[in-house]
Formats: sequence, structure tokens, C-alpha cells
Amino acid sequence: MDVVIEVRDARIPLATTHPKMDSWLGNRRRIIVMNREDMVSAEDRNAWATYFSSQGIKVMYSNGQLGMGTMKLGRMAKSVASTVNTKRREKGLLPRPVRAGIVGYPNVGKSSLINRLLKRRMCPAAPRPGVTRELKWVRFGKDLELLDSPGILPMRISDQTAALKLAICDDIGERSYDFDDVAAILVQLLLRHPAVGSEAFRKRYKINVDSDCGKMFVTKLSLHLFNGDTSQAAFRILSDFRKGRFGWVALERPPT
Ligand SMILES: Nc1nc2c(ncn2[C@@H]2O[C@H](COP(=O)(O)OP(=O)(O)OP(=O)(O)O)[C@@H](O)[C@H]2O)c(=O)[nH]1
Repeated sequence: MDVVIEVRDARIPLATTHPKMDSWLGNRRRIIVMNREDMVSAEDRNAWATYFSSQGIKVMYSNGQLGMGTMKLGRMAKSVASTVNTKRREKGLLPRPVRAGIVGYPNVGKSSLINRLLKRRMCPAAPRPGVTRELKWVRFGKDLELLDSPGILPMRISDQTAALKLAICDDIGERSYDFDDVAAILVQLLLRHPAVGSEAFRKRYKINVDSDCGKMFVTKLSLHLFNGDTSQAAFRILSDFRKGRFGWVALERPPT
């Protein structure tokens, strides 16, 4: 690969980068794509753009579902890797297409981005993690080749908070977590979130939040709506968050 396009979930840009990514990159150029731009606020987008530019990292936003940002991504990949062909020409070799590898965690939108860029359904995309199962090169025009890859996760996610955020954002398979626990943590995160808070919960579910304990709220909601079935209550909270019913908010802010 001449350039690595690392796709992240804009709601959790830190939890969706592989801890070994920097060492794998070596001298390769990298573009970070913050996909799911529609699922965060303009304020979140600006904060992260400022953070990455202060680190000298090229970053762009995209919406893999609607195709926003994909043409820019194609152009950016070609320009970032243009030195490949300059070097080939110097050696008397014919130019070849730039090879861009698209990598990232499961379900962040890699295949959707490629399909949108190619305007064809070349790579399977679905609303669940683990759909892409093999490496696949696809050609875009005469001077760019893209490699779609299966979502990669560390063998063990040592950072439990990151693991919980992946579960909240549906970026890891449902079988690997407990809905009740994950929903309880989500409640806690949203109660503390400046753009959400307890009022959003009161309005949505017509019950008061008595404490900042997420588990207590899941239990209370289960009694209010689901005859005490906490799994159903947990599922409702998670799916409301994923549908933007608490507003489109990022769960991570740039480090200060
Ligand atoms: N709202 C929204 N949904 C998106 C966006 N990009 C992709 N999706 C949806 O997210 C789901 C996952 O997208 P995929 O393209 O299959 O993700 P992937 O990274 O290739 O997933 P794996 O095959 O598991 O590695 C699909 O239902 C897409 O329609 C986006 O920018 N916004």
C-alpha cells in the first residue's frame, strides 16, 4: 500500500483506532477518515478537526451511507501518494495506480465508503460488524486501486472503557457484550454529557432520573415500560442512542 486510509467512527475516534496502527504504518502516509459525520454535532467535528490538524495528521469527514466526502477522499489519496509515481518516473519505470488500503474497526463504514466512491456495490456492506471477510482490491479509474479489508480488532481490548464504547456504537458483535451493563454505562456517559444530561432522559421516557447510577435508571425504565425486563429497557436505550434520539453527539472529546 502507498497510503493507508484509516476509517474511524466519528462518535468514538479514539476507541476505533487499533493500538498497533502507528507501528504498522511505518513510513506509509495515512489519511484518517472520520466516518458517520452525520452522527456527531458540528461542534464535535470542529473540535476533532482542530485536534488532528494540531498533530499534523490529515483528516477528513465522510458519510459512507450517503457518499459525502468520498470524491474528496479519492483525490486526497492520489495526491498524498503522488510521490510514488514521481519516484518511478525517476527510475525510468512506467507509472502505476496508487494503492490505497482502507482499514479500520468492524462496522465503521469501510465497505460503504468504497461502494459510494465507485458508485457500485463492489463490497458487501451491512448494519452489523464482521461483514467483510476477505481482502479485496478494487480499481477506481485508471490511477487508484483500493483495498477493502475486514474490520480488525485487537485480540484483547485492554481498555475496558474503549470496549464499552465500541459496544455502545454497535462496532463489535452483539454476542460479545451484555446489553444491561453497556446500557448502564451509556446512561452514565449521557448524563454527564454537556449536550444531553438528565433532562433529555426525562423528556424521552417521561420518568425522572434519581441518581447518576446507570443501572438504577435501566431498572427504573424496565419497570416503567417493560414489566421489569431490564434487557428490553437496555436495548431501548442503546437503540435510541444509535438512532440519535438523544441528539447526535460524540462520546469522545479530543485529549487536551
Ligand atoms: N449513519 C451512517 N451510517 C453509515 C455511514 N457509513 C456506513 N454506515 C452504515 O453502517 C453500516 C456498516 O457499514 P459497512 O460499510 O458494512 O462497514 P464496514 O466497516 O465495511 O464493516 P465490516 O465489514 O464489519 O468491517 C451499514 O449499515 C452502513 O449503511 C455513515 O457515514 N453514516
